[in-house]
Amino acid sequence: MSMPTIKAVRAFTVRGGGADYHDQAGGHWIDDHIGTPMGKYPEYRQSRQSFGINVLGTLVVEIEASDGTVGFAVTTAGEIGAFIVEKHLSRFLIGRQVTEIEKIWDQMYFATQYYGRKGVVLNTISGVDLALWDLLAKVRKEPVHALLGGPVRDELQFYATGARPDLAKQMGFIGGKLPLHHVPAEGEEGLKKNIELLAEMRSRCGDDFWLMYDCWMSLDLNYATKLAHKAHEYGLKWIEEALSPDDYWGYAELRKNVPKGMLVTTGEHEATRWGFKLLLEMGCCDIIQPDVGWCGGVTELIKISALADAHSALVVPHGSSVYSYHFVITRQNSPFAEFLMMHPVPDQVVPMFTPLLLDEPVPVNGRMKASALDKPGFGVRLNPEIKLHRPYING
Ligand SMILES: C[C@H](O)[C@H](O)CC(=O)C(=O)O
Ligand SMILES: [Mg+2]
Repeated sequence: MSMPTIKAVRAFTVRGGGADYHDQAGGHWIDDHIGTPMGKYPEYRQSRQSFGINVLGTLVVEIEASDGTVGFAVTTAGEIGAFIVEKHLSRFLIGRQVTEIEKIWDQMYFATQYYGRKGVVLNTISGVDLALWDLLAKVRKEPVHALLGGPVRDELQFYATGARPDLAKQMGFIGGKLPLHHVPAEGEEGLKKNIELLAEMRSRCGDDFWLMYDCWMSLDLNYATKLAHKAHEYGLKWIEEALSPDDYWGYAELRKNVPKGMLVTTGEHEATRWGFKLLLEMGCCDIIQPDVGWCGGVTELIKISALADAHSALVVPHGSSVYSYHFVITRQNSPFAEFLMMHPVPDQVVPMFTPLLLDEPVPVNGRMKASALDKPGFGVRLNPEIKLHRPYING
């Protein structure tokens, strides 16, 4: 069967929400004194935007095939990503068959290895890879999950990440992940406040609701160990991304230090099979949380997930909306998914990449039927009302 070839590759940037979900207007819960590695500097404590959490913005990658089919994907990489796609990666795409995903991934990774390996380059490669899967699935008139082996369950179950687990419980989610607000530099007083908030949410949510703390790389081993033991009293299910993503040794220690039954999770800022191999082989965590828009795309997530399965670790991808839903529904070792609450309060469910995408499915009563993912490709469209900017042109 002859397959269409790739005729054009276009990279756009967008500001204000979308895949760069930290790029929100003021007053949003996601930028309200959340603990970060920059929290040691008081002037960067109140707002993550103050140190530049939203400088990248969203990258949109569009790939057009010779039969006119267009695949696209969005990720966090902005103008730097657009440069990499247009000036470097497009050469590995133009003229290729739409089925050549594995070879294209290999060439993109090894051609950028001298300046890439992780971070924004891998975000960019992920964006191209996801656009290729969207394109191939559309050419085949199938959802991406069908290309990945098909659903292993009838529906997805979600926990919610946001400032109000109590409201998430009312909305039908199975758990709520709170952002940790105070860092070690805020001393005993900060630690007390961190525990008080958890205690308050536990009393509002009751004993059976999962509560987790997302520490966004802000702690040291000693503080994380102390927090875990104090939080155990309030039934903390897991402690997430407590340490720097480079501190594999610290994670391995933390996993030994936490109270029995508490899970250690990490990996949203990790990339590729080689990064996750370190986390898994060093026994750093119980659950890995690759972001499919950052870790290398679906092509790499397949490998990461197989590696995790062999280490008896669960894979619960970070955020990433439809790009993760199509994967999670096909994997036994991904029993539930994350839903990032993008409403500013957040007292209602809004699509995670709003306002950039149309037809983006959302959980209803904390669940999503597999049939909500049955449209060709990833099943989403770009909102034509959102202005795209193309800063570079390949060739
Ligand atoms: C809430 C966290 O600080 C971050 O914004 C999102 C995240 O790490 C997660 O969803 O996990
Ligand atoms: Mg996280």
